[in-house]
Amino acid sequence: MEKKERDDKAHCLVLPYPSQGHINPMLQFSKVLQHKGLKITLVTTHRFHSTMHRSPFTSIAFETISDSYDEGGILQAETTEAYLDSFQKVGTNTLIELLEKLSCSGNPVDCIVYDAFMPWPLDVAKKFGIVGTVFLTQSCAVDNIYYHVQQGLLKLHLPPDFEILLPGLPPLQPSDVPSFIHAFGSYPAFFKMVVDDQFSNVDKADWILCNTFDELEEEVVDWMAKFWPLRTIRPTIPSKYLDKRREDDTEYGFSLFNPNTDACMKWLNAKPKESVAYVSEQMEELSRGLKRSKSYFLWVVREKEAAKLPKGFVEEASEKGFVVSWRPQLEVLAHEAVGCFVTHCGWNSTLEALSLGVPMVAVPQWTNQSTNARFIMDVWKMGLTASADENGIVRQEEIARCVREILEGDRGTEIQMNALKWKILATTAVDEGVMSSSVYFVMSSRSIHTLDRSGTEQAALSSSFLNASDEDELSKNVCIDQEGQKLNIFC
Ligand SMILES: O=c1ccn([C@@H]2O[C@H](COP(=O)(O)OP(=O)(O)O[C@H]3O[C@H](CO)[C@@H](O)[C@H](O)[C@H]3O)[C@@H](O)[C@H]2O)c(=O)[nH]1
Repeated sequence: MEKKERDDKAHCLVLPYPSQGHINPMLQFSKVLQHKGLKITLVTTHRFHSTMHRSPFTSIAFETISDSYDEGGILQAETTEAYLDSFQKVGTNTLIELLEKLSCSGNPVDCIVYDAFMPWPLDVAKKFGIVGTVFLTQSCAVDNIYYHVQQGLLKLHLPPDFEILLPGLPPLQPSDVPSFIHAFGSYPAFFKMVVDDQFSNVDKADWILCNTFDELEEEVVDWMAKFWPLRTIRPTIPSKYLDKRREDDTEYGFSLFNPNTDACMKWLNAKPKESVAYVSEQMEELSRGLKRSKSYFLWVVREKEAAKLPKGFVEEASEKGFVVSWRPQLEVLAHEAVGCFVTHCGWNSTLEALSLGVPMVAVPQWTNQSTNARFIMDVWKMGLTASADENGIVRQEEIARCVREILEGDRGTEIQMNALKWKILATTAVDEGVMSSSVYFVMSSRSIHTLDRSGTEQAALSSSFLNASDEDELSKNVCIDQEGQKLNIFC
């Protein structure tokens, strides 16, 4: 094939592991890189690409490689091990073919940003002499735990009351660490992926990016940055929900399921402020717990899980609850009627709730979720963990208690104040420049407006607040509520 001239923009391939929770942050990060002038191509598997719903607003270029299960993806594979092995072999070959094709068509690649769950693209990057950057999709705390296990510095099979002391982290119990560690042996393929493989060649990567922001995990980020070329990438949330600086950045843009119609937003619009629990997990006790809490609830239940709901539940609960199979989550979390988020504590959901200031009821299931839950409740103080009983089941009474406590109880007020703090910190983390030059004021506990010092943004709303504040207050990052009261968040 004849080689074409290349254009002058650096070209970066971004390779997420093919699942929604990995595509979302890496696609969002791709948009940031593109906005900064890089040429981006997002690469996913044939199967994943053919089943995704792509927003017409997504301007990122897509290419595909093969995991050899082009019809059914991981569900077609006999075992998770078989899938991961095949993805490594066939993925490597098809990635090489893709790099050659792009080079011949005048789009040579300068850098590969690859998901740490699949470490093999680094070998391909080295073979082609291009920059290899690993993207850690989970929290820095969780990465630190896995890294210590991989290095043999944290033992498996610890007694339940053992105190785990790791640099940069608060003391942890064995039940706080990811299930692949505390229930070692139950998920061998995933253990290999997140412990052995994820860190197998990390020392050879040119850069290590972590899907977190400094303020959220300061100590552990500082510690890991001492021996790794580590950078945090700030919250990967579309601009519409944080700094509102980019009008075209309103959604992630690539989703596995077809979003439900607007019936869900219509339902939310008719509910009072902060009265609804938004739920993204599914199980019988949860359904009874929600009913028992007597709160409004909006519940995402996947079609394949709907059969697990108690018979007649949807009809019986229809006065208080609304059940949908998929909905762009950010849109729901940003709605003023939503007062708390009952979540399985996936890292993206956790970051989204933190960034949008929505208190959480943590109901962790497996993998990294128990660690995220521990941080949500005890470190960021942004929610409550619904505790499991001696059989490991989170009972309906406990779920109802947590939902009520957050929506109506005294601790709910304290948690909401912390939620507000995290929303502001996430917004400021998106753009370093904002922090020193802006003042934030709060129209309600969920709606924060950013002004520059001249008050030009939101001018009509701003003048009274700016008048009420002296120059000293402006120079700190004060937060002022609707009555002009300082909330002392940054002072
Ligand atoms: O109805 C829905 C449900 C989810 N989402 C989005 O889908 C993503 C889900 O990601 P996450 O919260 O991380 O959950 P999982 O998809 O379950 O993520 C898996 O991958 C994550 C990253 O490795 C881990 O942190 C989780 O534990 C693991 O379950 C988020 O961006 C949500 O906004 C929607 O838009 N609509």
